[in-house]
Amino acid sequence: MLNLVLFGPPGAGKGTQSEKLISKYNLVHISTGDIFRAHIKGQTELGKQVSQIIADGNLVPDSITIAMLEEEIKQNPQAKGFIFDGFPRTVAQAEALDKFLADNNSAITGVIALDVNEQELTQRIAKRQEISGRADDAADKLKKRIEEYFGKTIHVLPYYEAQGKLSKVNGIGEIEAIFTELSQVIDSYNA
Ligand SMILES: Nc1ncnc2c1ncn2[C@@H]1O[C@H](COP(=O)(O)OP(=O)(O)O)[C@@H](O)[C@H]1O
Repeated sequence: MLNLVLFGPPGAGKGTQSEKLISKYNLVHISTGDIFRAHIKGQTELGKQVSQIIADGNLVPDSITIAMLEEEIKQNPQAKGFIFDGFPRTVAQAEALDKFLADNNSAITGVIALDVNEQELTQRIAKRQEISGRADDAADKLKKRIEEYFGKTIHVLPYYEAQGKLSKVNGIGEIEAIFTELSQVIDSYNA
C-alpha cells in the first residue's frame, strides 16, 4: 500500500496536487475538509455539529475528526493506498492514524510537506474565495486558520521527521512542476 500524507498550510495546493496524484498512482483521496463540507451541505448530524466550528476557522475536535477518518478508510477496503489531505492536523490525530493503520497491518509510507510562505497563501485564498464562496476563506477566518496551522498543525512535522518519513517540496511555481517533484519523491519510496 502507498499511504501518503500531503501536508501544508491552507492554500498550499494540497487539493490540486491530490487530484493529480490519485489518478497517477491509483489512490483514494481522503480530504477531511471535503468530507466535512459534504456533511454540512447534506445537513447530517455531524454536519450540524461542525458547521460553526469550521465557519469560524477553528479545528474540529480530534475525537470527531478521527472517528470520521477511520470510517472513511473502512469504507474503501479495496483501496491500493490513500492520500490523506488535511489530516492529520494535530499530533493526536497523527498518533491515532498510525495506530489505526498498524492495527490494519498498514502504515504511512511518507509525508510530503508543501512549502508556501504566508504572503502567498493569503493571496491565493483571497483569489479562491471569489470562486469558492467558502465562509472560512473570508479574511478574518483565514487568519484564524493560519493561526491554527502554525499553532497546532505544524507540530505534526517533527512527529513524522522523527520517523524518517518527512520530505519537503517547494509549493510555489507551476502546478505541473510541483507535480513532477511530488512524483519524484513518491517514486523514490519504491526505489
Ligand atoms: N484534520 C482536521 N482536524 C480538525 N479540523 C479539520 C480537519 N480537517 C478539516 N478540518 C476543518 O475543516 C476546515 C477546512 O479544511 P480544508 O478543506 O482542509 O481547508 P484548507 O486546507 O483550505 O484549510 C478546517 O479549517 C477545519 O475547521
